[in-house]
Amino acid sequence: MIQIEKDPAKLGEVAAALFVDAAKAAIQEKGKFNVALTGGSSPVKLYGLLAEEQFKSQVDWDKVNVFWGDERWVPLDNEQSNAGMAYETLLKNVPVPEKNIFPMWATGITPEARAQEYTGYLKKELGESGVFDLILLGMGDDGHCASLFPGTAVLNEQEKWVEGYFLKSKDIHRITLTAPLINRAKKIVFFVFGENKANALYEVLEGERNPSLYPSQMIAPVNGEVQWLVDEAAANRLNNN
Ligand SMILES: O=C1O[C@H](COP(=O)(O)O)[C@@H](O)[C@H](O)[C@H]1O
Repeated sequence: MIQIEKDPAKLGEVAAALFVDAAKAAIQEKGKFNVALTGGSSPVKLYGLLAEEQFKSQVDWDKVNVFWGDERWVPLDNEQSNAGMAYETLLKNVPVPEKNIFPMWATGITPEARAQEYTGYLKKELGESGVFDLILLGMGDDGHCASLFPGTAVLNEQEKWVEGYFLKSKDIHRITLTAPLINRAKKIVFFVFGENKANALYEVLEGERNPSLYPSQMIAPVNGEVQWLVDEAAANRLNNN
């Protein structure tokens, strides 16, 4: 399903309501809510809204486990840190216990080893099924999502849940959930804002299948659903909406 709005702020409100609903449903069903956050600029509005009373008060934060879909391998106080941004905009403003927060970056360990360690945390909290209740994803203007970048070997990964690797094109290590794990989620929400994403969005949703060039094409939940929240600028090349 795709929802297109002129104003991306409106989509922040849609996403906040959706987050609250997913949290309530999961907590009612099994007593906890496992969510993977995204980084970049797109979720900033959502995180700010979730920290506001009207949304914050509707979530039982004690029962929320916060993971990430991907991370740039930098400390949390680095301006590039996805987790750092989420702390600043959301996590430090809501009563989620620190023990329920699982940043991907850690000191004194390689990204590759950290990916294995992170898999352990996921198995403990999600069980062997590996089903997230909600995964938030942004999409870059090259069609990447999480740290699934065009032409990278991680796109071929079938077994691992989490991968750490050096992303040559950006000269930085990345750590990311793999596509098979993402696709086990109950619900996946993409945020795509801005005219610079219009071409990639068209290719992902309406172009020929070529996931090694447009990795977001790999996202197709096995038993869940994917929702696209897109502003008009990003949607301007789409025909079928
Ligand atoms: O590098 C990344 O970029 C994507 C897209 O970011 P945006 O600024 O275009 O929203 C993001 O989803 C991902 O988490 C991040 O590591």
